[in-house]
Amino acid sequence: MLIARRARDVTAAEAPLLAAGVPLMATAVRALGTAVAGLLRQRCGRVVGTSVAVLVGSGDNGADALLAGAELARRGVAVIAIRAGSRVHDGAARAAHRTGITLLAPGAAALARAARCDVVLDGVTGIGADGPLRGAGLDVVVGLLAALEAVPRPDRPLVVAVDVPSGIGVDDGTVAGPVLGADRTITMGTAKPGLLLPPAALLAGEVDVVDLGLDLAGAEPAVVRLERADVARLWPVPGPTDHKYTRGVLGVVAGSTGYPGAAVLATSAAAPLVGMVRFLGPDTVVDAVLARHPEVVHGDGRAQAWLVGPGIGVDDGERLAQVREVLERAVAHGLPAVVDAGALEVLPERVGAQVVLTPHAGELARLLGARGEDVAREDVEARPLAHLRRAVALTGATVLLKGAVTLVAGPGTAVHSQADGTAWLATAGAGDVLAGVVGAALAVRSDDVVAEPGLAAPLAAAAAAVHGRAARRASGGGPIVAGDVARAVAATLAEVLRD
Ligand SMILES: NC(=O)C1=CN([C@@H]2O[C@H](COP(=O)(O)OP(=O)(O)OC[C@H]3O[C@@H](n4cnc5c(N)ncnc54)[C@H](OP(=O)(O)O)[C@@H]3O)[C@@H](O)[C@H]2O)[C@@H](O)CC1
Ligand SMILES: Nc1ncnc2c1ncn2[C@@H]1O[C@H](COP(=O)(O)OP(=O)(O)O)[C@@H](O)[C@H]1O
Ligand SMILES: [K+]
Repeated sequence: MLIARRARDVTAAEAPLLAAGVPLMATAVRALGTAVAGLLRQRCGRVVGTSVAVLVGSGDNGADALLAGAELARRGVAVIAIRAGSRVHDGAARAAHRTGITLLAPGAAALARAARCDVVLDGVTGIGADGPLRGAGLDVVVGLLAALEAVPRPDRPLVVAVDVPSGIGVDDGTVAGPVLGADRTITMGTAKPGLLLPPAALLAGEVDVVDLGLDLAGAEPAVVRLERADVARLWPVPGPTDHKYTRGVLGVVAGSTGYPGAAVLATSAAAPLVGMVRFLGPDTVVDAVLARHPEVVHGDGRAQAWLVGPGIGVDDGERLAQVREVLERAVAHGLPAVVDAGALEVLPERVGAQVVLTPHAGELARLLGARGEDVAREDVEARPLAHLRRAVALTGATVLLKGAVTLVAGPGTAVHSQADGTAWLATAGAGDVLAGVVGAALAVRSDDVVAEPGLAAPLAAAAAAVHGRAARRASGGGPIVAGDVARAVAATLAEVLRD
């Protein structure tokens, strides 16, 4: 599991080691040098004779970057260093000088040179920053972003962020000013919340954590991300005494004459993962579902979890009446349920954490609006975690907020952040597939969720992980339709569960 801790917790964990004389910065610098050398080898086929530009801020983040630059210079890399703060760490400046690196003033000429290097190392600010970039750091980042515009995309340098992309909200993932987006972030000691929370997470690229030996056991995880083994631990495997009812039945109310496909997609994704899917819908939708999945059972009855809403519009009164009835029944029995799309309109005033809402940013804004909050989609996109938390507080539900990075939290649970998919997943119907997978995850662990409703959040995050991985598998780097993702779900789960 990737665990992000807040800046103050990292600083507190560093303190005793620094007091004991443990050379944390040397470890950070070695890891940075190795990572950049690896990237240079990947990009250029060699390290000697390549070029790196280092952006050097006032604090230890700038020192990390400059010392890594000095190490790379000793390995035959042509390194330029550009001042991006009011001062430069003494020891790092001396080490750089000894390797022949001179610190350049942040003028247009230096930034144009940086924009033509093989790698740019962003050491403007790290966890000691307060607020968005200002002063020399801001000028350098704005100037470099402009200089990069003049370079054809394939020739632009790879950007490596030291600890965090400078200027992001380290603890809250906000982006309140210019930030140089990174291809990779080499982060020290532990991940930071801003590396996992959108929108900042979208500027961090791949995240590598450098082990500094920090004791973080007492630091509350701010955000967590499930990895393959975590998903495998959460997902049950049927045993020899299981039958379809013990594995779990998912009841689905989805699709309408306008959107029959959503029902097909949601049931396609769920059917292989559960003991049985039972389906409620108008005849034409039932026909479409059964044509693709004869194993789906038509009609009402007992289920271990319910999925309501995919393909049902916010003004489809007739379908919403059925959704309301099923949802009220599920809530009254304390059963897990997934509430998606139009069904969010008929969510009871208060529900428990076993009910998982799956809005995208627009739907979350609408949900909050219906509860008296004046929120636009853009507000949710700018501060997704704050709005997700608000929705949890107002409804009592577990909320899964869909996006390039998907966030999940319930009342009192850890915040989960999953980014397992690909941008090719931004395609109509992908959300219906996700709803099917979340419903299945709740159905197969229904008893556990009823006993411990807080489990709905990690299960929904695990479902998002399976969905994202299925998209990647189906895509292989190219275009996909949502049906491809649904068809890849079963094989993806098999791969996740394989040791
Ligand atoms: N401690 C350790 O052993 C280890 C620490 N490590 C590393 O240290 C980093 C933390 O270092 P840090 O504490 O020196 O803070 P840091 O992020 O470099 O910036 C602070 C300076 O930046 C400035 N500044 C502030 N806000 C700004 C803004 N908005 N916009 C622009 N500038 C701004 C301000 O200076 P001034 O304004 O005076 O110019 C301030 O002094 C950490 O991220 C990791 O990389 C690793 O090597 C592991 C071992
Ligand atoms: N850029 C992206 N990168 C990765 N995943 C994405 C991206 N955009 C959307 N997704 C995922 O695709 C799905 C889209 O769901 P949704 O917005 O409900 O679409 P639809 O209503 O068409 O099914 C969600 O699971 C979301 O996380
Ligand atoms: K940085």
